[in-house]
Amino acid sequence: MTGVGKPEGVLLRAEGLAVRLGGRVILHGVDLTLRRGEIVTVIGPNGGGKTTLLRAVLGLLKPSAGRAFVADGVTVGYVPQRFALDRVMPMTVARLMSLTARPGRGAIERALTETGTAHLIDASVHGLSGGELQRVLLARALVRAPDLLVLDEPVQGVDFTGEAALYELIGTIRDRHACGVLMVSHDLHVVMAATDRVVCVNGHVCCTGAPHEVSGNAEVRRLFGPQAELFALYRHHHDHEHDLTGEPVAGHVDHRRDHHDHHHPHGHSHGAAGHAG
Ligand SMILES: Nc1ncnc2c1ncn2[C@@H]1O[C@H](COP(=O)(O)OP(=O)(O)OP(=O)(O)O)[C@@H](O)[C@H]1O
Repeated sequence: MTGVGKPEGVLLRAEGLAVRLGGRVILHGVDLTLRRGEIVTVIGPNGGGKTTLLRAVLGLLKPSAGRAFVADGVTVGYVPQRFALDRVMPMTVARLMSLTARPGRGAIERALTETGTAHLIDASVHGLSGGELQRVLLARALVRAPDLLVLDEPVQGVDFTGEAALYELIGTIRDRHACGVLMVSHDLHVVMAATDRVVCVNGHVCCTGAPHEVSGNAEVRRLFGPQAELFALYRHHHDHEHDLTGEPVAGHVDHRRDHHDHHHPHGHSHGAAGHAG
C-alpha cells in the first residue's frame, strides 16, 4: 500500500481563506479540512469559486486573508479542470505521462492499468476519447503515488455509464492507496455515490455535511435523476439566503418549519440554476 510511511491524518487545510482576483473577492471565510482516506466533493454554482478553492489550497493562488495549505510531506496528484490538449504537441500517452515526472515504463504501465487504460500506452493523446483522456490524466496523477488526489471535474466529456465507472474507480483508488481525494463536481450522482463529505461553495461555504442523509432517503432515491430536484433536496444547515447575484443576505428563518435543518428547495442562486451542465 502506497500510504505506508506517508504523513497520516490531515492532508490539507483552509482556515478563514479569502481570495481576491481581478479586484473582486471570489472566496471568503472558507474553512476546510481533509484527512487521509476521505473523499470530499466541492459542489456549487458556476463561478462559485470551486476551482479557486482548489488552486488556493494547492498554493497556485495567494490568499488575500487566512491561509490554505497542503500538509508537509504530502504528495499531490492534481488533474486540473482544463487540460489544453490543443496545446499539446502530437505525442503518445507514455510521453504525456513522462512530461513532468520521470517515471519508468513499469510505473506508467501500472498507473494506466489501474485506470483501465494500459492498452493505450502507445496511442496518440490526440486520438483519445473524452473518457479515455480523463482516465489517462487520472493515471498521470497516480504515477506520483499521491497522498492526496485533487480532481477538478473528473468526469468531463464522459458519458453517464462511464461517469459511474469513473467514480467507482476513484473510490477504489482511495481504498487501495489510502489517499485523500478532493474533487469538484457538478454531478450530484457523484455526491450521492462516491463522497464522504460535501462542501457547497458559493463565495463562501454555504453548507457542508455527509450525503448519507440524502442517499438514505427513499423519497430522494425515487426522485433521483433531475439534478435540480436532487440538489434542492440536499439536507443541510442554512443560516442565510442569497440574493440573485449570489451574495449572502441577512439570516432567514422559515416560520413554516420549527427547525432549520430540513429538506427545502433552494430558491436562490446556488440551487438548480447554477448546476445546469
Ligand atoms: N484570474 C482571474 N481573474 C479574475 N477573476 C477570476 C480569475 N479566475 C477566476 N475568476 C473569477 O472567479 C470566480 C470563480 O471562478 P472559479 O473558476 O473558481 O468558479 P467555479 O466554481 O470553479 O466555476 P465553474 O463551475 O464554472 O467551473 C468566477 O467569477 C471567475 O470569473
